[in-house]
Amino acid sequence: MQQIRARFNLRHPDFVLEADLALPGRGVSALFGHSGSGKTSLLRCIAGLERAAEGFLEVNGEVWQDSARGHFLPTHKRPLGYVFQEASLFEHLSVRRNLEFGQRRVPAQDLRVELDHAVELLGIGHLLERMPGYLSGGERQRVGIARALLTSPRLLLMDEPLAALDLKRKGEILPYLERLHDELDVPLLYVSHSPDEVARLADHLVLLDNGRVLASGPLDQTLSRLDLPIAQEDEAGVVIEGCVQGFDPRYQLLTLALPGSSLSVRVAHSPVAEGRALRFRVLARDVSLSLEKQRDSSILNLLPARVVEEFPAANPAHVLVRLDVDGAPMLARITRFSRDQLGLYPGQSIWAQIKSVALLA
Ligand SMILES: Nc1ncnc2c1ncn2[C@@H]1O[C@H](COP(=O)(O)OP(=O)(O)OP(=O)(O)O)[C@@H](O)[C@H]1O
Repeated sequence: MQQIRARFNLRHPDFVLEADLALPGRGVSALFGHSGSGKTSLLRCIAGLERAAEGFLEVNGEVWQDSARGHFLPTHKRPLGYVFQEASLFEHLSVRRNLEFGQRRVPAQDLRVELDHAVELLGIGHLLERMPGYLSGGERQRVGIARALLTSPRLLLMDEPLAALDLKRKGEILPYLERLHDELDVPLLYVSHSPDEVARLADHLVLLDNGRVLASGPLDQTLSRLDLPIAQEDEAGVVIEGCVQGFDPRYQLLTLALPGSSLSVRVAHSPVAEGRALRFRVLARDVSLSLEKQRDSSILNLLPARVVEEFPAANPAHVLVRLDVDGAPMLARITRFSRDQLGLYPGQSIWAQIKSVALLA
């Protein structure tokens, strides 16, 4: 089975990491948590840079570490690519030579990624003859990622690869990361502080807190849990993968079908090819509820939903409500006053009014 099993017990003088994770063996798993929660420590354990007293790591059927059997594959023997906040390129070598250097380390029979493919995936064809000193921060990162890919890794680790970039550069590089997600068969563990990056890239979400795993599960399910601290954040909300159903040129509106549902949402956007999967994000604070379908409202998206449960919000004036929208989970943050006015109860049929849908593309 395609899976990553990672179990570590790492002790530092003032910090203990205790993690026991089963992650999907493909796609992007995001490690998310506050500063000091242990994200980098976990990544370092996986890379073998940190040797946990007790540790077990299996990547898609290959055991890289098993302390119970005294087995520990050193970092240089682990087929992984590690991308840090800032790419450390060889400054005296051109971009092309930097990339070839990554590739040379791999025995011919293990080569899985061609130079041309990596160059094309990261859009760095025009930079090949440049020296690293003449690259922007975003270009450097793309070269660093391509170099990591060219080592033909069976696992990619990225530790806040966009953290050192400004917003504009982040926006430039995210589409390339999305392409990796769509086109590469290498599982990626992605450390990030940014809910936006997680929403765009992750399939699976691991929440770390003080060295412990608070939650680990598919992105949509984990984001819609009300018992986790992320539900209390101002940016709390769900990510849904919709399928483009049509485009209305008159109103410039794109229609996206909810997964496995006859329901859809409309969003102001330029045309996108029918059938394409697109993620969108709906924040809890942008969803309000009503008993009747409001016909005299400017709100574009009114969807029939069922109340699943409610949970107190950190702000005592509010409650969080989890909804089921024909199979898709959604959150609403409403006032307790409105909750009482509506007389909400689990199982109730209700209308969700979505004030804003953010396309993540
Ligand atoms: N070699 C070490 N010796 C002692 N303590 C350490 C060591 N490495 C990390 N720590 C401590 O472990 C804790 C977790 O650090 P870690 O870097 O894993 O967190 P993080 O979630 O990645 O944080 P950030 O988001 O700020 O990078 C911190 O309190 C840190 O001080």
